[in-house]
Amino acid sequence: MIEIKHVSKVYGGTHKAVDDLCLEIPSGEIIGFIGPNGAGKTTTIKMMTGVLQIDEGEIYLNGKSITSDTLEAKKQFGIVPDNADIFLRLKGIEYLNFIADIYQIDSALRKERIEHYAKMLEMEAALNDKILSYSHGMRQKIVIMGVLICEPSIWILDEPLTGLDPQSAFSLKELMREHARKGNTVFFSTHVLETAEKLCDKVVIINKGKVLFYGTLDALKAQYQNFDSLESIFLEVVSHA
Ligand SMILES: Nc1ncnc2c1ncn2[C@@H]1O[C@H](COP(=O)(O)OP(=O)(O)OP(=O)(O)O)[C@@H](O)[C@H]1O
Repeated sequence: MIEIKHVSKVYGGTHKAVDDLCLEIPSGEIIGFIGPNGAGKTTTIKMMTGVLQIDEGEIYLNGKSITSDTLEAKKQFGIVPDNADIFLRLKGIEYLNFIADIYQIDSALRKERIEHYAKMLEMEAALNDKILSYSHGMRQKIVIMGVLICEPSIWILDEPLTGLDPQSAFSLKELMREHARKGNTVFFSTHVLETAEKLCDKVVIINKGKVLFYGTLDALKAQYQNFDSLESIFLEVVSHA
């Protein structure tokens, strides 16, 4: 479960990127975080994960405060950031072992999980190459594997499907569904409304740092019955920010 309580973030002293945001993301559901460019999605995710300091408010991950109980809070989640260009000088397998060491995953279990997810995401042949040599999609997949092998209860994913080939995108969506089915939390940002419609239990629509809608897509469609597509509903909702 993720609780975001009256959270704000100001850049440069004047630009309020996130404005008194309140959200309760339950366990057992996939929540899509949708909004136009510059809406405040990445800023919110960076505050949830302790990358950016929160100016006002508080965020709890499975009840642990990211501000005052940071280490315990960080043990609750895995993050796939919007930019997967990390640890470029490591080989894929070195990166995965590094992450597994941090999360204290024993060697037999990590071997089993690495083999399983490498096969699923078609990364077996690339594990002994440096991340520097990977394509954008492969970098994305090695970061996703780093999250999967540690099995944190909360997954936070910033546009995880961007750049993935259809087979890998399909596999990741199945993994997200399975993770939520087991009672875990999946929170991911996307620009692709069709993905949100097929995958999410609920969506959060954000613009100018404020939540404009939070609920099921059925509830959203019921509220905007006169609009004939999800795209037109989305444009109508964000126009009122
Ligand atoms: N480091 C920064 N310094 C100053 N302003 C920033 C910084 N990072 C983001 N912003 C501004 O804060 C606002 C929210 O940006 P953010 O990256 O959170 O949006 P986003 O919803 O993730 O957008 P996108 O969909 O384009 O990735 C934007 O107006 C952006 O220009």
